[in-house]
Amino acid sequence: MTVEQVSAVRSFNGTQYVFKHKSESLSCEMTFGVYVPDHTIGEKLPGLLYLSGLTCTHANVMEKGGAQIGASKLRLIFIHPDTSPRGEGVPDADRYDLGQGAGFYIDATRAPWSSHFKMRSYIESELLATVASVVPALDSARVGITGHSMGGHGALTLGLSRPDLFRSISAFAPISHPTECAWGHTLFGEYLGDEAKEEWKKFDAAILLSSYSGPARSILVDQGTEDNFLKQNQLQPESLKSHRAATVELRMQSGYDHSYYFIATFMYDHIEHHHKQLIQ
Ligand SMILES: N[C@@H](CCC(=O)N[C@@H](CSC=O)C(=O)NCC(=O)O)C(=O)O
Repeated sequence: MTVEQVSAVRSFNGTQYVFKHKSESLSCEMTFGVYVPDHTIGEKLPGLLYLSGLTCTHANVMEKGGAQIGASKLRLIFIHPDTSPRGEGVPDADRYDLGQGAGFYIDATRAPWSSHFKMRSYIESELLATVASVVPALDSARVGITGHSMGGHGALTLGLSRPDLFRSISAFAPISHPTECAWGHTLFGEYLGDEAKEEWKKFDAAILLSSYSGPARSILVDQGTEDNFLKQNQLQPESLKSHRAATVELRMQSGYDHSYYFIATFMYDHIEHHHKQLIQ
């Protein structure tokens, strides 16, 4: 596995790295960022994987999310990959919510997307091992997952379906019930097919919650009340109901929109939420 360091910058008594590598799952070069608090040789730290939303690269949260200060204070490695395969030969569309920048954290089964769009496999099988190869301080047995919007959908669905990989879950303004919103219809229709509606349900957080029977999970969700996508019915956070072992704390944050100003405001709370569960 060859992983190339693109940059390393000091930040809050730690280092903000960017790396790139050739992804086998996605058949293209991928970039990811990792913030690593200072630590002693041999020390192991928990990790928090942040999945970004539509149009984002690894850089949006790195530059605007304000995660470094909290990750440094609570000594947690913050991992933030790109949102889709990219580059020449990777299919794309003339709209921001499909194709490059819109991987939706699922594995596409339909052409032309199925040649590269395997973001679920990338996150589940490739990313954490790749990060651990260059950041040996990462304790892969203690990793939480969070994300924003499309990435909030990714965090909830991956966290609920792979409790063996992710020990804590949270989300910022997630797409909570994609089988019932316009973004979900477009993306599932293109990547999985309109005829595969049973398959869609495996990637819908509201549906996964209603049948969750894994280890106990206490999930934090923040949602701004002035979020345009909330008003367009794309997010539907009220569909996230606590069920058996999974409890959801939904905090409606008055006056906040969908932007990184909202995310940065509540980033520390989310890092603290994961830290509490990952140090147990
Ligand atoms: N450009 C689009 C809006 C795209 C957008 O708002 N993307 C959000 C995530 S939305 C759900 O996944 C985002 O995080 N943008 C990056 C940022 O830095 O703000 C439009 O024209 O509406």
